[in-house]
Amino acid sequence: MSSVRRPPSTRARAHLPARSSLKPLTRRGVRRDSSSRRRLVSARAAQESDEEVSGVVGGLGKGNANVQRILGFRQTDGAEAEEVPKWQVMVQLSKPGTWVPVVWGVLCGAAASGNFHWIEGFPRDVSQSLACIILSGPCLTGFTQTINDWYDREIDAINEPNRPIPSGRVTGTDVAIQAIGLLVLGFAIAINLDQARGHEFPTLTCIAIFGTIISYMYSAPPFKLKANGWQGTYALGASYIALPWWAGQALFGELTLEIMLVTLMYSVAGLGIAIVNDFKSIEGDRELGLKSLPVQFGVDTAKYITVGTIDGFQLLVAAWLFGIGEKWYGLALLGLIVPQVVAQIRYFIPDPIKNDVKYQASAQPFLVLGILTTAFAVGHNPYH
Ligand SMILES: C/C(=C\COP(=O)(O)OP(=O)(O)O)CCC[C@H](C)CCC[C@H](C)CCCC(C)C
Repeated sequence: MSSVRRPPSTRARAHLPARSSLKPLTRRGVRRDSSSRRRLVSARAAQESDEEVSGVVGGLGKGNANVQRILGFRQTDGAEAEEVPKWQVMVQLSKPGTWVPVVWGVLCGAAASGNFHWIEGFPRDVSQSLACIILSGPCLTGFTQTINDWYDREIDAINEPNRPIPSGRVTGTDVAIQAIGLLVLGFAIAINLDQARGHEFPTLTCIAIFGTIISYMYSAPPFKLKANGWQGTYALGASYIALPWWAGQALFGELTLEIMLVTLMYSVAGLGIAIVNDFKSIEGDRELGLKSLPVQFGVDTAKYITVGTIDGFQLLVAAWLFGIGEKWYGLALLGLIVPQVVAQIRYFIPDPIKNDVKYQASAQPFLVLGILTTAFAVGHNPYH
């Protein structure tokens, strides 16, 4: 089975798209990301990553490989670049694979509103939630990914020349048309949804504006949040967990400050998940002066900080559920934390460098279900 570069598909199973993991390694096992996420991955880690994915990707047929490319989980090989139609390259640029967690977030928010009705609200509620999904996924996440690749184009030209922009298949004009088009469509949907729901205050439009500003600040100078490990990771976690939830909840119900804080708390658990991906690249991060948590504290301390963040903030949310009287949902959330702790004990704590992907694959589905459980609890609670 041929060894392949570690494509982003290693994280395809993950709820939160790890930002640096979306960049594949170069042949030499060197992954140099723009700004902060430049990292040299040790030869051993690179080889292990290759082995991890060779089983997943190596057996895929051409059709599946194409789907992976269009979803943004796999980069185009030099030879096939000529053959890929332009529309596919443009879709690839917007990385549809990264829309999934955002869609999930919107659904959680709709559930949390307690005001989404499949039957009585049909077809209005379903079509409005679909519109909100299009706003959050293809439009705003597509916009985010498109501009992110634009601002990464110089470093990508060195390390991943086959990406749509550095390969020359997508021009600056194409990027501008796609980014502006997605933004305009997104805002049109947000404004229409606010009007359709009779919102006195245009909550959805404000969330869309806020999301757009964060998207820009994440990728573009002078802010370039991604250049700062902590800020970038939290911005990513919060944007993928909290913002879509806010959108779904604001669409159908009321978004209170308390709910905003709870979802931001969940985002800290999301930050912990993102840190898991930093263990494999300690040597490179250290060499390039990047202060990831494992670099700052060493593997042993960092792994306990990571699990403490992931478990601690979920436990806080469970405690809050008990506090608002949703004890069954609180118990369900506790039940979903248990397999995550088991995966930490079995895989992550013994060897966070070797077992990061295995840990994410075993634990993340439970974290994601926990978010939905919390959403149902909020929807069920008469005071929220
Ligand atoms: C561009 C993002 C990740 C890519 O990061 P990285 O450059 O490290 O990886 P690549 O190598 O693959 O390029 C995601 C950035 C997310 C951003 C902080 C904000 C997202 C905004 C929301 C999607 C907007 C949702 C609004 C909605 C709910 C109304």
